[in-house]
Amino acid sequence: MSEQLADRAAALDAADELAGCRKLFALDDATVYLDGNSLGALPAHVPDRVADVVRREWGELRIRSWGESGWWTAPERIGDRIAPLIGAQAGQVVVGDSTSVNVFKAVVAAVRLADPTRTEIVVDATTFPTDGYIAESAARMTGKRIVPVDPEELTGAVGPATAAALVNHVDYRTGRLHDLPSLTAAIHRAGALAVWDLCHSAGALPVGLDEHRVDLAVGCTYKYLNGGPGSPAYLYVAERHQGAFDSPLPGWTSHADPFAMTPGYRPADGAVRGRVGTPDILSMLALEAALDVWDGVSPAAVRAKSLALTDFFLQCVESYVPPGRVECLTPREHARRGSQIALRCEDAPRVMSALIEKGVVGDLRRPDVLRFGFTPLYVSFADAERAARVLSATLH
Ligand SMILES: Cc1ncc(COP(=O)(O)O)c(C=O)c1O
Ligand SMILES: Nc1c(O)cccc1C(=O)C[C@H](N)C(=O)O
Repeated sequence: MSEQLADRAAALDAADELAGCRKLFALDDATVYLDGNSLGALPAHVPDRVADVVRREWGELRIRSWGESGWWTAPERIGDRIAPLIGAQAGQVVVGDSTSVNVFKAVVAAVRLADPTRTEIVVDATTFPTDGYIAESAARMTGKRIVPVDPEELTGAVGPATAAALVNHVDYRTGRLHDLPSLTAAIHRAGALAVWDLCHSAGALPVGLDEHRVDLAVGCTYKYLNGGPGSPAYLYVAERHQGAFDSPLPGWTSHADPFAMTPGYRPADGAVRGRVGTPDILSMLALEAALDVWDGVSPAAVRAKSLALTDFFLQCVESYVPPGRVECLTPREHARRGSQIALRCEDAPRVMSALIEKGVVGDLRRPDVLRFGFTPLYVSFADAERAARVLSATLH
């Protein structure tokens, strides 16, 4: 059986139109890296670019680099590089701050854009914790009430009291994909604003923010966008909302004339309005370089490979692993699956440590979930087969 699946993996790799992307990353064949949904791998050309930023732009040009090296405009320039990956026209995405900070900006701004008589903020009950914590604080500050709702029940839960809904596009734990077009439409029918967290979908599948008329969105860049540890996040504000977007963090770099340094705040137009303070240039320019790996790659091709990889991994797990030893938490239907496979397993902490020891790097979400992230730009079908084979050996 394992020979047949290994042959099948070789055939799938030979036919893979994205196979050539792997060499763009600093990866070694000894390791199967299935943790790109936590920290994406390093694109091989990034260290030289970062060295140039440090030595020449900072070391030699110093303060001149804000203008001459394009530092000042980096947040919107890099936002425009991310925009096509999330289905947004240029001018609506700004890069900076952490995802958590952008969740705060987006939720408070959504409440301020909504009908003020509405009293509730609906929050994905299965959310990655930071979104829930921040939304709770945003609700207290704006005098609203949090209503936690499973995204699968959201359509019936939003109504005339809903000001805004904050939903994760893909569940960080189970890999369940939530139906962004239909949920956004339901939120709009209720007269509320839709705020999406794209951390686990951007770079793994098409998002279609403009097409589906999403109001606001946030996402990190260190997972499928490979920006590096702690690389800055992004904020999308649909063009139709930009004029009324009222940031709860109106720092000086979002001012219409920041160097006037006047006491009165006057917001800039466009995506700039989502900025707060001085951009974190070293991380930001590492991210900008990392985005080069997307040149000529379409999100549709990435999605097709992601589904093929996760299908194949599940097929290998089913063939190799003794029945009943793991339970797949990730939906089988393609329409409900992101780019990871989550397996529940009784002795998950021991199993994940043993897997990492044997060169198969996934991660553990306590108490009992083994997570395997499939980054289509650098994970191969041979990797998927090997991961399942090593998992099986670890479980026996
Ligand atoms: C859905 C989601 N939102 C937010 C975050 C993290 O936010 P931050 O970038 O502020 O650490 C993560 C992962 O860390 C996440 O998975
Ligand atoms: N952002 C992380 C970090 O700084 C350290 C360790 C892990 C992370 C993560 O991204 C966790 C991730 N959001 C998750 O889905 O679990």
